[in-house]
Amino acid sequence: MTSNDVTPGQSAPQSTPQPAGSTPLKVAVLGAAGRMGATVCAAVEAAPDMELVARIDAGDDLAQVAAAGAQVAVDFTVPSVTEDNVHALIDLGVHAVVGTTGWTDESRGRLIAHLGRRAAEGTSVGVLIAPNFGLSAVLAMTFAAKAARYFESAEVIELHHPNKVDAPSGTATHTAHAIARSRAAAGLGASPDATESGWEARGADVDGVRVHAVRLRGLVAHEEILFGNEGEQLIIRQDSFDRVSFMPGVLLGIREVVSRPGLTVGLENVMDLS
Ligand SMILES: NC(=O)c1ccc[n+]([C@@H]2O[C@H](COP(=O)([O-])OP(=O)(O)OC[C@H]3O[C@@H](n4cnc5c(N)ncnc54)[C@H](O)[C@@H]3O)[C@@H](O)[C@H]2O)c1
Ligand SMILES: O=C(O)C1=N[C@H](C(=O)O)CCC1
Repeated sequence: MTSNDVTPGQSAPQSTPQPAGSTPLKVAVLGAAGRMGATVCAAVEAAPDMELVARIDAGDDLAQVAAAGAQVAVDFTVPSVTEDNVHALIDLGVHAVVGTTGWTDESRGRLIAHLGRRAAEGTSVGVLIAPNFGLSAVLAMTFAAKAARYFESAEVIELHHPNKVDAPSGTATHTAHAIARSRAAAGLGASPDATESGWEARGADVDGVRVHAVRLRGLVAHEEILFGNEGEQLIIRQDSFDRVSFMPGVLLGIREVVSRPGLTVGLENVMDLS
């Protein structure tokens, strides 16, 4: 799932000015009344190479997406509905960029099967699911995956606004899985831990990595990845102070998904960081 689509030397996802005479990409937003959805609507409206054609929220008919001529739909809804939304978008022949969390191995498996069935029938669309579109978060996860094999201990702390409905965050789960894969590939066992009681204070076990979730008024989205060895420590930290920080990644995903049939998981693949 790698690509070379990011220009060498380009340091961050860039907005693409619309070449004279080209047709803007038609975009629908699902969850348009939400915190992220509203921010995405504004970003799409401001992008010279895109046109916002539909704002969809709870209770709206998804057929409006196709009726409006959308080529790409962006889903920032809630974990309980995102899978059904994406299956419906595939059936409509609309590419999907998905920021909503809650995806599991099982739901991704069902999605891959659904994409395969529709592709066999001649409807080939792309789906990009990214637990975090923030450049700082994508880089933090990438650095953490690289660092993981060099440290005996690894734990993750994610910190979010208190209106968030799921825990641990999709970003922390994605990070923990990447750390676990690196540790396993390096032949590392479990992080040392002599805990005998009070396990509820030790966070969630995600693939053998302890993940701690903080919910605090004033926060937006933040993550710390802690690594330890005898006599040394590495902490990788990223902070999204404002939801606008996710927009360059979302716009990049919209531009890229149309030429990536099938499922891509993680913006790191689109940014050639994997
Ligand atoms: N990937 C990322 O970079 C990133 C960044 C921020 C948030 N998120 C995730 O995005 C999701 C949304 O976050 P938020 O803070 O915007 O939440 P929110 O609660 O502010 O917005 C969700 C919106 O979805 C709407 N909705 C519910 N069911 C729907 C349906 N069936 N069809 C259409 N709309 C529906 C709700 O009415 C609401 O307006 C969460 O899962 C969050 O974790 C991801
Ligand atoms: O605000 C949220 O909710 C966020 N959710 C994502 C996650 O669960 O990782 C990304 C950051 C913001």
